[in-house]
Amino acid sequence: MSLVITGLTVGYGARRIFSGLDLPEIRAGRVTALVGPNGAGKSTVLRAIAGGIAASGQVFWKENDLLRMDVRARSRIIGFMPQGLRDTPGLSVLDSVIASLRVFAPGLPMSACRGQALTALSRVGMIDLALRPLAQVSGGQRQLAGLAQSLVRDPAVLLLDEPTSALDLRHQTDVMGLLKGLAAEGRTIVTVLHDLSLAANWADEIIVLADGGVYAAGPARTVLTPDLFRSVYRVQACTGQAADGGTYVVVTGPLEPPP
Ligand SMILES: Nc1ncnc2c1ncn2[C@@H]1O[C@H](COP(=O)(O)OP(=O)(O)OP(=O)(O)O)[C@@H](O)[C@H]1O
Repeated sequence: MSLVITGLTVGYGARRIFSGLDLPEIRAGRVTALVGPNGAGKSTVLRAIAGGIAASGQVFWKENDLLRMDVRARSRIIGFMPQGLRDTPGLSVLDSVIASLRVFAPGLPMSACRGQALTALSRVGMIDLALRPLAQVSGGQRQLAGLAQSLVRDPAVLLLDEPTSALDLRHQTDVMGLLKGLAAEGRTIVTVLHDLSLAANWADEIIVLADGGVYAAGPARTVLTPDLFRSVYRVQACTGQAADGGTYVVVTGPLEPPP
């Protein structure tokens, strides 16, 4: 099973961001990291797949073209965590997760909704804060609540836009471990990441978007090269191996301007 994206054309109004983008096959059971510089179009790709923005081309999942499904049908397959959480004034953390379940499953009994929402909150380690108003949790806790909202329908495909950007080291590790576990259960996980060390240690596959296309794709050891750091990120950087086998990325400075 895989997500096969070809000829994706998407933009905002008259502004094209991608014209006929082909991505490498995104396989179920793996964590795929979507990386690239600011403005490369990572969020736009996720929005296009999730149905938050009009797009043409093909996004095949099990012989169905997601782009030809309405958002409700897509939501049965896809969980999407955008960057930043919509404001839901007055709602508790738990209510906000229930709301994101009920919007696509209005007939589901409240007791079942509560049960599923509590399960999602416990998966992200937020059960203790379930009854706290969402407006009164920290930035990182809000991000975990957003993750629970995207998990609550138990989607086969999970699209996450920088799910760890507000998290401390332990919570980053817990979330990446959770994504690994969800992938091991057969789900397809696509996550935008800026932290290339996290991508190197947790993603099975990295896709680098730059200049309107795919610059490189594959496992970290083949993708995260000094050439990539120079050409795509405009920095001097390299990777190294920690004693425990982990990979780290060190940036030593901006790319020297040409003489
Ligand atoms: N709502 C919008 N209206 C118009 N242009 C937009 C809109 N959202 C994004 N863009 C533009 O689309 C391009 C791709 O943006 P996108 O947010 O997909 O990039 P990104 O790779 O996710 O960036 P970042 O790493 O900064 O989050 C950028 O040039 C951006 O300015």
